[in-house]
Amino acid sequence: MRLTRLTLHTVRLPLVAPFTTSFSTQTERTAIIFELTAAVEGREVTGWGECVALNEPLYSSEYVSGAIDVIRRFLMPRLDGELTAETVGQRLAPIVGHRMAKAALEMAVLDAQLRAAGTSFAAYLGVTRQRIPCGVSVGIQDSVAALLSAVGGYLDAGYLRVKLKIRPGWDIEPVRAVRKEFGPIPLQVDANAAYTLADAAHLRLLDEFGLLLIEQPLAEDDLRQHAALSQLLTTPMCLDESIVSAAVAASAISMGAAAVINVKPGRVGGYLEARRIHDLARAHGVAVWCGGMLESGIGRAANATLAALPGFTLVGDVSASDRFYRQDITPPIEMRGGHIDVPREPGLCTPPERRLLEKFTVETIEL
Ligand SMILES: CC(=O)N[C@@H](Cc1ccc2ccccc2c1)C(=O)O
Ligand SMILES: [Mg+2]
Repeated sequence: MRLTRLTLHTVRLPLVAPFTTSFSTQTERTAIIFELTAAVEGREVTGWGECVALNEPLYSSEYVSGAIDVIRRFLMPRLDGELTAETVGQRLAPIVGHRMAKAALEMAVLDAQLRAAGTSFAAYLGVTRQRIPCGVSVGIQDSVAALLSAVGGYLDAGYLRVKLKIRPGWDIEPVRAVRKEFGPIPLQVDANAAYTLADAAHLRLLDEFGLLLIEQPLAEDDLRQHAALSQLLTTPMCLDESIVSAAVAASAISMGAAAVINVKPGRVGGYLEARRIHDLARAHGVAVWCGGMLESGIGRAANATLAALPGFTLVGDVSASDRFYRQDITPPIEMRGGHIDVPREPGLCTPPERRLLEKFTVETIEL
């Protein structure tokens, strides 16, 4: 196919409640929605993608306006002429980093390619599961009582696994309280890199709670320290921010820095790299699960399909749309019986509704 036009819609979606992690409190999600127009054998097709970079470089070094700049100046110019989704990564490889921007471009090309072929992402990946189990990520709350109320609400809604955000000063006590209140529910924690190896003795206190895993306790660029820490804990070590490619995943696995990997297509440069990480981990007997970046229904639908691959044996953070949004730009993705159906329509997602896309768009750029 040949790309003919790319429209970047910057959308701002209000969150149903403030979402506090060790790195920020967010009350809305700014994201870039990619609307790609391409020519396939003389026909015009549309592809949708979503860049998961935050408004500020707080989760990783990428951020919305930086992604728009690198796409305009350095990535789009490399996507001229005939190309396929499977060759986008190679075309963009000379540009260092900017994985979330690259991922969104590859995603839009893949969506256009699948729509043109009338193929679902599920068929393209060869997933056989019809639905995926849903976990929920629970932010840091103002009090333990508020946390217990939030967790109770999510359990009542049917979520099958609870993940608690932690940071120094909000870790042992909230986990103990959730264990005391809800018993042996599937439970894990995510520190978003808030600790150092000097906190090892403190983090060992988490071992008494029988957690499924501890996610990214240390800095994203330190595999060695995670390997050292994993020797000191019985709780399995899971990495998120650190795993930016299949190559880094291979290093993390071989160093014993990750017993489990949180796979996020945006963080690793796209859904095709995410599949490569899935395949690598599976070959090593390392479990993966699908993380979340508060995606709109575009990324959320694609993640639901990715999470149906056989190596995604742990419940992920693919929650229903209403976990974060009262209204989405696509029809809401709903959870029934703790599960989300794997989409079977052509493409990666249900396209956004034009009036909702316009309602939440704060900036439109034509490239
Ligand atoms: C579901 C979950 O916990 N996601 C990330 C953290 C994260 C990711 C992207 C975000 C975008 C806007 C506001 C907060 C965000 C938090 C994580 O697993 O570490
Ligand atoms: Mg995480």
